Amino acid sequence: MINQVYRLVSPRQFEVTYNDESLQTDYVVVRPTHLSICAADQRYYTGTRGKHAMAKKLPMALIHEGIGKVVYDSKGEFKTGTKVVMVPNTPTEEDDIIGENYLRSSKFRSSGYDGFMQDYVFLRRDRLVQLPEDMSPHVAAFIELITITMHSLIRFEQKAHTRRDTFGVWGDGNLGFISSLILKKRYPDSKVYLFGKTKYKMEHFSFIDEAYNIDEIPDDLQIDHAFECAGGKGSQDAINQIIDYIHPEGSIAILGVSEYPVEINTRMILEKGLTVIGSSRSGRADFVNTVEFMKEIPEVVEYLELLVGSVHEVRTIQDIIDAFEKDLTTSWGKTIMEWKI
Ligand SMILES: NC(=O)C1=CN([C@@H]2O[C@H](COP(=O)(O)OP(=O)(O)OC[C@H]3O[C@@H](n4cnc5c(N)ncnc54)[C@H](OP(=O)(O)O)[C@@H]3O)[C@@H](O)[C@H]2O)C=CC1
Ligand SMILES: O=C(CO)[C@H](O)[C@H](O)COP(=O)(O)O
Ligand SMILES: [Zn+2]
Repeated sequence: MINQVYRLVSPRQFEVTYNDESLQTDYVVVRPTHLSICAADQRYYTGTRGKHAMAKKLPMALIHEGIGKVVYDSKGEFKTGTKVVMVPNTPTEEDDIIGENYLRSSKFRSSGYDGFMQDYVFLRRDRLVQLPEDMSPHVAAFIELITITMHSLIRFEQKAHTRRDTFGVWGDGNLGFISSLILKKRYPDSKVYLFGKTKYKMEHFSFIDEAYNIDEIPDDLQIDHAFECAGGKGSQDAINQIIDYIHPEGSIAILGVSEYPVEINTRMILEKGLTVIGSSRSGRADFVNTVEFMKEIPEVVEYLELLVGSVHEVRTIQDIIDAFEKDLTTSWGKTIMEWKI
């Protein structure tokens, strides 16, 4: 069959390509229904990802956050119409120590490999996780971003010391919201403090213990561990502020992606004996855990509804451009595309 793939060919320019795909394979065919734009997609769309990466990775279909419905499974394991979340990472080997999302051989969609902006996505059967029928599709569309926090928490739990009285989350955007929400749900007896820049954004975080503007943090405040969810230019200030306010021997989970190397206060990392945990992307197990977590605590899904920023019906390439442009001018929440192209 011929599949239409909507690829970014240069900043702000998409083109359709036609791929001939066979149905006589073990792949499960999924029709995407709801896609969500990640900051990483925006770096490609706007061309801020850096010349080298743009030249190496384009043309490429964007989007690695999305859900869909199964339209064909040659083995019949997935019934037609089953709602699924798609796992963007595709490992090509197994390793006893290194996680699938850290293996350099893995293929990650919308980072060098075609993402979900296609009429149909052909996925290995272990790259799908079934969703409950009644889960909000607008929230489910960004499950991949929720798996990022779940994955970083698992790494944190393996590596950090066990005093968890106070957590600090830096970043008053999407990932900061998800991380502070999940921290509060997983550690209800711990204090979760948010450190952000904008009052109206911080007002969305009703479930946390305290929100601080990064320019007005009390001198005597201390935290046991921190999650950096700022990214970009802000990650340097955020990481250095964390180093200032964290107790000795605390752990800092770094999640924010920066296009340029950032300067951090290594002297104090040494003096305080801090553990810095880098965390990127996620794997199948994180998707399974995240879907289970959302099923067990429906209140989490209700809070996450607050992150649905704008919803766009996409029927044409111009609609895709409109959604990406709108996302750039929206200061709060995720941009969801109802995929009807
Ligand atoms: N590790 C991973 O696998 C993943 C990483 N990411 C990355 O995480 C980062 C955040 O993504 P997302 O939440 O969607 O982006 P957002 O833009 O929604 O959130 C970032 C927030 O941090 C705020 N901020 C900037 N500087 C600081 C600071 N010094 N202290 C506290 N807050 C600050 C920003 O404010 P303002 O806008 O006003 O500057 C913004 O509100 C991005 O770099 C993204 O690429 C995303 C997905 C997966
Ligand atoms: O968003 C992400 C995962 O959800 C990652 O940050 C993203 O995959 C990084 O990739 P790239 O190198 O292409 O920016
Ligand atoms: Zn992403």
